[in-house]
Amino acid sequence: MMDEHTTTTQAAARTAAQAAPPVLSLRGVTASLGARPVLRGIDLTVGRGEVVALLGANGSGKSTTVRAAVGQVQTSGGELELFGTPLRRFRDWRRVGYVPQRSTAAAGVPATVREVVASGRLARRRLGPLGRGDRAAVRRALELVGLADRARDSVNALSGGQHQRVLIARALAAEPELLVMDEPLAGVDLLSQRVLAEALREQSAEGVSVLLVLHELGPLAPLIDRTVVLHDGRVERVDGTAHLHDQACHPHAGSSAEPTRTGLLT
Ligand SMILES: Nc1ncnc2c1ncn2[C@@H]1O[C@H](COP(=O)(O)OP(=O)(O)OP(=O)(O)O)[C@@H](O)[C@H]1O
Repeated sequence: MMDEHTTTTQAAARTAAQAAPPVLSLRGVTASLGARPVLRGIDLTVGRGEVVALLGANGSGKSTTVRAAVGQVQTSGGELELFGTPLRRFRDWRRVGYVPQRSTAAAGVPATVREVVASGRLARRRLGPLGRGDRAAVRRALELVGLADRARDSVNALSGGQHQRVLIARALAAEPELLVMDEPLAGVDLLSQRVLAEALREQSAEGVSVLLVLHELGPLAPLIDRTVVLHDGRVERVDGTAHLHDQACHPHAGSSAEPTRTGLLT
């Protein structure tokens, strides 16, 4: 029979272990789309406050990985946890902000920039008038992406880059702890890229964790803690910050260098 001391020690150890589980953890995750196995055993961890970039050739499984992470693609094997909770039991979706691959969901709708961004608050609340906290979060999200002065404009009047900024602001308005973005810089003008890099830097400084699908690191390079390169549904290599300095703009340039190969990425 356990004495009181043992029980207390075990409880303390359990509490410590639970204190900071990774924000996102995939272990041996597999998934198929139709009959095609697309994820063939993905290991990936995003720690609290970390910024992780997913890289890899077209079709390597980057989008499918992040869609699995946000519960939009059903996995067929492995373990996937959000904030230490298995995906099948995870309900706290307001903690996760997801910006899908270039989407025009809001275009063509007679909505203003502010209305689209405010819809991001629906992750936290029921439909209805915005409260003071909601309004402040929407204002802050618009400021973060540099669109505060366009709040009343129709989203249809925006450029592609500005449109993407609106979609990112919509995710930020929910004040997520984990931000997942699929190719946020694709087709985005240079000014918007810089604004987004700055917005991400601020989010990261506040402790928000970020998982990004990218084709190249570009202006986001200084923010990234780790890159994970996928190949054919598996993790091919992982690089930490030191290695990144050598190849800030050429994520694939160092493939002949000594790679960090790992099964479980922690
Ligand atoms: N709905 C689908 N049904 C069947 N196969 C699919 C489906 N969606 C994607 N695939 C295939 O799954 C593989 C992985 O796709 P995924 O979009 O995850 O790759 P990716 O690395 O994000 O590529 P890209 O950089 O082109 O976006 C690709 O070969 C793709 O053709």
